[in-house]
Amino acid sequence: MGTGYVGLTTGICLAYLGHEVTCVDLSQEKVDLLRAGRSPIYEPFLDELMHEAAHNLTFTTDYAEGVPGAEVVFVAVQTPSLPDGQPDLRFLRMAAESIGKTIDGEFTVVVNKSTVPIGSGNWVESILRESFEGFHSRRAAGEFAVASNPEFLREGSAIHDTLFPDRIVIGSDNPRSLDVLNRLYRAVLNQSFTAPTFLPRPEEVGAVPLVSTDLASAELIKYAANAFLALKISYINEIGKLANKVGADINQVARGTGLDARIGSRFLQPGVGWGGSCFGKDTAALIATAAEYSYDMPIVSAAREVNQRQREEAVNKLLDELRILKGRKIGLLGLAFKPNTDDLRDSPAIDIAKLMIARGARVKLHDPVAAERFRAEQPELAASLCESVDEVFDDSDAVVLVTEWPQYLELDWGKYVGLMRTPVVLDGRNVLDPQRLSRLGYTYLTIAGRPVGL
Ligand SMILES: NC(=O)c1ccc[n+]([C@@H]2O[C@H](COP(=O)([O-])OP(=O)(O)OC[C@H]3O[C@@H](n4cnc5c(N)ncnc54)[C@H](O)[C@@H]3O)[C@@H](O)[C@H]2O)c1
Ligand SMILES: O=c1ccn([C@@H]2O[C@H](COP(=O)(O)OP(=O)(O)O[C@H]3O[C@H](CO)[C@@H](O)[C@H](O)[C@H]3O)[C@@H](O)[C@H]2O)c(=O)[nH]1
Repeated sequence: MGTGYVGLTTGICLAYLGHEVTCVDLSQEKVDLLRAGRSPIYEPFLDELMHEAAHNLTFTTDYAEGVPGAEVVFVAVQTPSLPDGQPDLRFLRMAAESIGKTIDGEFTVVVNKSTVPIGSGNWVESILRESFEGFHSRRAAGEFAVASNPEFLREGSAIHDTLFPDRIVIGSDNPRSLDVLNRLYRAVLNQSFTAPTFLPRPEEVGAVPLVSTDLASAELIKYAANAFLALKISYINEIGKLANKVGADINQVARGTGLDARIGSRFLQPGVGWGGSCFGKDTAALIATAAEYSYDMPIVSAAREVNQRQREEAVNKLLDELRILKGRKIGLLGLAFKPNTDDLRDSPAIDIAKLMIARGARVKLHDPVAAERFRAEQPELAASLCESVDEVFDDSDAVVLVTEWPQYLELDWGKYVGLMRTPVVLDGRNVLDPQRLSRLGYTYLTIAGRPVGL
């Protein structure tokens, strides 16, 4: 239920592994696209895998086509933040009600794949029961059980992460549902499937650990993991600020720190900070859940504050360099919250563009993939979109690299320096070569830590 980043990826991967899958979404537009063999989202390899698994896939808006007879029903609907930080569970409630009405006969495991607050499994179970009993006019007697199977995929590498996960977590208080899900995931757990030709199995992937637990623990694992990743990034960004002050090179500091196996080198890339549909929403939800128990989480709160400061820092860096932003033309390279996705949810680029505009600057925006979606989702900024990278640089006072798309890293930077009014580049992801850009005549600025010697 739900054919977004998670539901569609899960459905397509399970179909590829040989299961018969019906993907249900309320959006007729999405279902029409999918029936025509086109993915509504940009995600590497999704189209290819969808075509390979087409014989096992059906797309519909009708729960009655997807639920009756299904052994497993996954719920992968969105759970966006409400203003108080709690996740909006409207979509989950709606899905549970529809499932309750359409479940019939055989034992069905209803699995929460959406990221949902602790206790949601029990809540969903009660909605299913009410809905089933109201619709069928009889008591539910073992027709279904609820499980939690949190998702850890990253956008941009969603298929890879689903077929070759670090672990699978299954939470359930019902042994039968654990058995069903164990069978469903057997090929992934044993890595006994033939990997797609376009996405070979990485050498280091062995058997995948299964964490089998109770419902509440599985739900908390998802939030604990996301909050930890978010705070790891905020931590390196905080260290980056200090590196800036003391004249240290944050890239070397991150490398030298991360090579300690207890720390790990991933998620220590400094820059404008994290965005996307998960870290902001899930850290807010964790804090909101804790508050329900009169408990505060200062570490998680601080990670959020530091992250917001990074976005403001992008503007402050340019203000320091250009002195005045009013009337300046500032180009932004990248709108998606990270490369290899068209997802714009909580993208740092949008905040940074708005902060620049609030200071009187004119922004020029570009993204190789997310521009169309941006036009639809941010109509008030659509006029600032540029067709080409040339336009972003042309007559600009500064250009900010916000999303490290490979296309931007491979630009012929020498070609653009002469196009700019003042050749200032702010490397928002610490991924450009400062020496090379300086040699080409740019004034090179970084968000976190000024490379030593510049
Ligand atoms: N995006 C990620 O990288 C990611 C990774 C792990 C977990 N999650 C979690 O997974 C959940 C889904 O995230 P997403 O990014 O895939 O969301 P999304 O917004 O991309 O997709 C949700 C889909 O559900 C559909 N939908 C809404 N209500 C429905 C209903 N009642 N019945 C059927 N379809 C319905 C929507 O039309 C939409 O297509 C969220 O809880 C999110 O936190 C997301
Ligand atoms: O060292 C790093 C790593 C990431 N980021 C930023 O952090 C954000 C999130 O990146 P990433 O985690 O790769 O993407 P998501 O698709 O948001 O995936 C996260 O959120 C998902 C939704 O819950 C989880 O399933 C994943 O495990 C978790 O990594 C992006 O803006 C990145 O630019 C950094 O700034 N520095």
